[in-house]
Amino acid sequence: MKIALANDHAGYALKEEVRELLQNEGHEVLDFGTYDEEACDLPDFIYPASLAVAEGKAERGIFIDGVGYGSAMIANKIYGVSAAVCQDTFCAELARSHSNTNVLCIGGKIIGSALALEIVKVWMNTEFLGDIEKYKRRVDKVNDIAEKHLKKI
Ligand SMILES: O=C(CO)[C@H](O)[C@H](O)COP(=O)(O)O
Repeated sequence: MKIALANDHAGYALKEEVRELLQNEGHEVLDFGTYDEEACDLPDFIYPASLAVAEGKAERGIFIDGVGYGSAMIANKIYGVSAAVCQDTFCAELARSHSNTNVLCIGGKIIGSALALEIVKVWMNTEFLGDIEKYKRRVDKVNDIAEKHLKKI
């Protein structure tokens, strides 16, 4: 799969580990930066990476900052992006199987890298249970809200 990675200074170290994991598992990584730990502004990196997911240049995105929610706030403003913050593998599994997210947000300051890499593996390898009517119906309702309130790109 082609994966967009993006991060701020607080997510840089973990992003490097996530990139290595993804490449070792055969994925192609599009790295939108930032590329070091110098303080920066999260939207400058998450916005272009979110656009890449929305425009189909990447199938999914993994965004990493200090605690995760800032990345999710930005990503979820973009039509076609559905982002969840996950701090454990159960959340990561449901973020795919129930909610069909295409962006995973994690916080480099709040979970260790061993857990973060497990979260990435579970999220990457879990399919959406779209053949179960209640999950499809709920995701369709979320998408209907986006149709009404987010600008299509
Ligand atoms: O977690 C974050 C957003 O969700 C950011 O990484 C955090 O706000 C950065 O803060 P600072 O500039 O003080 O390092």
